[in-house]
Amino acid sequence: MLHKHCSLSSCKPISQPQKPQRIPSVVCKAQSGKAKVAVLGASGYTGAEVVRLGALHPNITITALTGERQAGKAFSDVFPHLVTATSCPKLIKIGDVDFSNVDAIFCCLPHATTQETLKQLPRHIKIVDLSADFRLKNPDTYTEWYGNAHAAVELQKEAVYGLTELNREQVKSARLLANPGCYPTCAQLPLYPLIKSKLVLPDDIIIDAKSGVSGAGRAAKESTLYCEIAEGINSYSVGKHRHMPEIEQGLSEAAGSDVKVSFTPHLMNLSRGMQCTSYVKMAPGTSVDDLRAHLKETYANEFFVKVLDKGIVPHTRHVRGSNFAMMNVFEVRA
Ligand SMILES: NC(=O)C1=CN([C@@H]2O[C@H](COP(=O)(O)OP(=O)(O)OC[C@H]3O[C@@H](n4cnc5c(N)ncnc54)[C@H](OP(=O)(O)O)[C@@H]3O)[C@@H](O)[C@H]2O)C=CC1
Ligand SMILES: CC(=O)N[C@@H](CCC(=O)OP(=O)(O)O)C(=O)O
Repeated sequence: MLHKHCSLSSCKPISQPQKPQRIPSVVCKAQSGKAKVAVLGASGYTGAEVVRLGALHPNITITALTGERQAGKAFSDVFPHLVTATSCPKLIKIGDVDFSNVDAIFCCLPHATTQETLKQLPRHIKIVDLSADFRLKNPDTYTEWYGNAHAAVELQKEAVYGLTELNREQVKSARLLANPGCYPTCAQLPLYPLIKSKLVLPDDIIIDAKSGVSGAGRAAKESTLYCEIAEGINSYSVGKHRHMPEIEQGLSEAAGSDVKVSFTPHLMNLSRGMQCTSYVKMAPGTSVDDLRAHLKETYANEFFVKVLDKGIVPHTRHVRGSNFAMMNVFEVRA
């Protein structure tokens, strides 16, 4: 059978730091009055973004910020562009945080560091984890892709995948939220509803995604030095990027059957932003207008997701510095 092909173009901002960091209701309503929030890893890119949003949030008081190398410094000395966050406490080590005075934490630590840290926390604390440690539901899949046995399997079982627009009810009641990866967010926002509604076929999906450099975090690495990145673009982790099983986990849930994708990430000469073009086969009898209409209906009440009008191409500069994700659908082969 000959299927029509279409491409789904989506973009979202990522760090310096960035990722759609809404403050979930699970945290905002943790207590009557303001929730007392600690940000672990506040001296990194995602941590800084959480502080930027949290410091202005009416339902949050930031009671602790942690850093490792930067511990002891004022937050505004580490991120001078956030100098207005004057009420923020200075950065301390995780071991010095008084967790009895904390209702919720945003955990912005490197992968694996997170598991050891979170399993020691008191149970009254609600957690939004930005690392990849609790996203994969199957511990064997985690080990296969991350190379180590999971150190907090019990916590992994209770974690809820925090792609809010697709999982809002579970997010509301979660104690531990696993925030999705950057590429899985960009890929799943358009693909999940279309696969679930059977408007596109769940096979032969190609996801071609491009990321800004801040997605790699603030710590120095040879691969993100200026001379390695400037004036060029490169694919990386081809056929073996750890976000592949995360995307497949979500899309398989949408399809109700095992979905495999071809996914290639690229590193761009951008500090922040992400662009993702996914190629899918449309179900017989559907048109790109049907797909766009379905996405518009799905996200009609979602403030941070914009489904663009026919013909308009999303661009990273349209979402830069914001929480928005934009998308559109185009027919690429009849
Ligand atoms: N960058 C992005 O766009 C996204 C990143 N993520 C994930 O979020 C997490 C944080 O990423 P990102 O902000 O980019 O990372 P960064 O490297 O920018 O920041 C890491 C933070 O963790 C602290 N830290 C590092 N090692 C330790 C340790 N052994 N013990 C305690 N604290 C430590 C660092 O402190 P210090 O600098 O003071 O040493 C810093 O505050 C990662 O798991 C990442 O994969 C998720 C979505 C998007
Ligand atoms: C450019 C770059 O290096 N990107 C990171 C993904 C960053 C991200 O948001 O995902 P995690 O939360 O899973 O780290 C990578 O490819 O590993």
